[in-house]
Amino acid sequence: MTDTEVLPVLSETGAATLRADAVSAWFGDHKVLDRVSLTMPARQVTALIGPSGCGKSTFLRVLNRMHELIGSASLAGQVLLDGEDIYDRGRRITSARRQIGMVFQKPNPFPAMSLYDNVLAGLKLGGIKSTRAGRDELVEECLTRAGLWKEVRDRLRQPGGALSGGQQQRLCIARSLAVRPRVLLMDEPCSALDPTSTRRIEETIADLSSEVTIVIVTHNMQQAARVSDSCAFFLAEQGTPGVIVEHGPTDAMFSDPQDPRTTDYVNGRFG
Ligand SMILES: Nc1ncnc2c1ncn2[C@@H]1O[C@H](COP(=O)(O)OP(=O)(O)OP(=O)(O)O)[C@@H](O)[C@H]1O
Repeated sequence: MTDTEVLPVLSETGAATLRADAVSAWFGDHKVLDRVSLTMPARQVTALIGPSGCGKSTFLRVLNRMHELIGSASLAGQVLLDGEDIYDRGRRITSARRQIGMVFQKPNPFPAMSLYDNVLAGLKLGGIKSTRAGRDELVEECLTRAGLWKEVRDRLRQPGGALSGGQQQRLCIARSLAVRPRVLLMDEPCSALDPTSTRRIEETIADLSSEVTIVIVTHNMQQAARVSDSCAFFLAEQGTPGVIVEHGPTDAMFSDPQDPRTTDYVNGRFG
């Protein structure tokens, strides 16, 4: 980067409530979600749980307009960010993706790019000029919030690919934070990591949750219980599209589920 660069204009910041209202999704004529409604409150962690293939990742992609990148994909329903429809015709797709960030299952930093530039990689959306000092500050802030600063502060010019898997995932979280998202979507962010790195990411999630709304897909019930405030249990039975069977506070979902299918799933009896 040169000395004066462009940082994005940030008109709206701060954690926002995300609400899905009667969301259905298709790939071609295969319907994979049927009228799914869910409120994901600001400054809370919502976990999406359920067996493989029930539509959790598809639902996550609908929440930040990534679903429409797939050629055969279509959808119905609304997604509201603090009450505003992210699919409204007047809204830019880049605005939704900036405000609603995504961290993927497999850490995907730019391997040859420095750690410093990796953090700033999402900032090319245009906006206000920044100085070198402003960028330094942002890099430090985002790496600190992602729980990685102390480990990498002396080697910011090393390539992203030189980090361990868990560090790479925290670098990806730092990169997501740099554009100041209001919601962070995480699709099984620990499934490629060892238990120690997993714990570290879980601590990061706990630290971030006071500032940004988090929605996490996880297959790990202990993890859902540890990190989330509320849970939604998805299920697609016998070739039917995925629905939410039950949702509510995580404690209640695990200790006193209302639906016998939830009881079976959270106790590991299927899926
Ligand atoms: N790009 C795609 N094209 C066609 N069908 C797809 C595509 N992605 C997902 N599907 C189908 O949509 C359904 C839901 O898949 P999805 O990945 O959302 O489920 P999931 O609950 O996240 O599964 P997992 O836990 O295994 O990741 C499945 O039947 C899947 O085969």
